[in-house]
Amino acid sequence: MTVTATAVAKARAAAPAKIILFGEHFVVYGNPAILASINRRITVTAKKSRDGGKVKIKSDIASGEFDGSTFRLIEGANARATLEPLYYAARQALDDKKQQKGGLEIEIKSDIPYGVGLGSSAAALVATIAAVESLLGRADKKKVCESAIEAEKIIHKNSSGADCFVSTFGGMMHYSKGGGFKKVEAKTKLFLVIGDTGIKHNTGDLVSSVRKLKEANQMAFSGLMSQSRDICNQALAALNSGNTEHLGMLMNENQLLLERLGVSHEKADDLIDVARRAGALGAKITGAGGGGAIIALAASKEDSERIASAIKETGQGAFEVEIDTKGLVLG
Ligand SMILES: Nc1ncnc2c1ncn2[C@@H]1O[C@H](COP(=O)(O)OP(=O)(O)OP(=O)(O)O)[C@@H](O)[C@H]1O
Ligand SMILES: C[C@@](O)(CCO)CC(=O)[O-]
Repeated sequence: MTVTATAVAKARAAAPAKIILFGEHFVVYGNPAILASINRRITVTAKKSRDGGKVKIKSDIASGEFDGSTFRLIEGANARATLEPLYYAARQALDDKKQQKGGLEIEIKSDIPYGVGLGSSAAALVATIAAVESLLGRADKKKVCESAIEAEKIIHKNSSGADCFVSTFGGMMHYSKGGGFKKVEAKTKLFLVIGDTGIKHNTGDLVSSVRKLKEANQMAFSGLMSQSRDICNQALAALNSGNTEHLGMLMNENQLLLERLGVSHEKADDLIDVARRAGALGAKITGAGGGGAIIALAASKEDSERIASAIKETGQGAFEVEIDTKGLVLG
């Protein structure tokens, strides 16, 4: 490939997964949420290709090529639906950089289980947009985040933007749609374990089911909103004072609210139960629910190892996670 003085032949970006500690679903309607990026990432490499206008996307779950409105399958079930948001995001970045006729090759490598509430869609979008923007000039984090939120609306049109914010800016944060984000510093280290039910969800369907519930019973929903807000405020105080026992209790209370929304799942309930019996201070689903992943808080490293082992003994996946502080990383 010919490289001009200013053109970059290849650009890379990596964006992290996330956990929602408090407030998922309620955040869609303007409530606060507390969430954090974690040490699992999607890495995207973008290259210019000579095939003008074509965007080829190769990932570990699907591969295909978009040429305007046509799609050519390379491999993977449901590849078009899987890759469409990423294609849209890459096209948007090409348009923004006035390179409408440009061709791209995008390669995605992920260590984030997808469709289980760990924000794989946000991480894939943030990393794709950042890689393409870096390839064509300079990537600006604020702009990358805004474009990723727009693209995520293809996956579910009422996205709160929380996942894209935390994947871009990293760390633990208090987020609301109207108020943006504020970084949260936990006074003590949090020992966290993820348990994966292995049941993939559709975030859009779950968000719609909550909307229906809200429309059918506004009064009850506003009561749940107010309880969720209160839990978030108390959680912020518990994080600031390092009271992890209270934090765990609040996670259990948050889980009760999610059960009332109907977004938990029998298998998630079982894993939550296993985690609590193994000594978790608190446990709940994380993200959209409907199966997906659960998160458990432990008092120590020893406890988190025991909780992860107890979940694995049931035949399900489990891993300990660290909070990531970097967010989107370029290069
Ligand atoms: N490795 C990957 N390769 C390509 N696309 C991916 C990959 N991982 C995730 N995606 C994108 O993310 C979508 C899954 O998003 P979905 O919202 O269902 O799950 P999630 O982001 O893991 O969960 P949540 O939004 O609840 O945190 C896929 O359809 C695809 O568009
Ligand atoms: C369920 C939800 O609250 C979190 C999904 O990770 C949806 C959103 O915030 O857009």
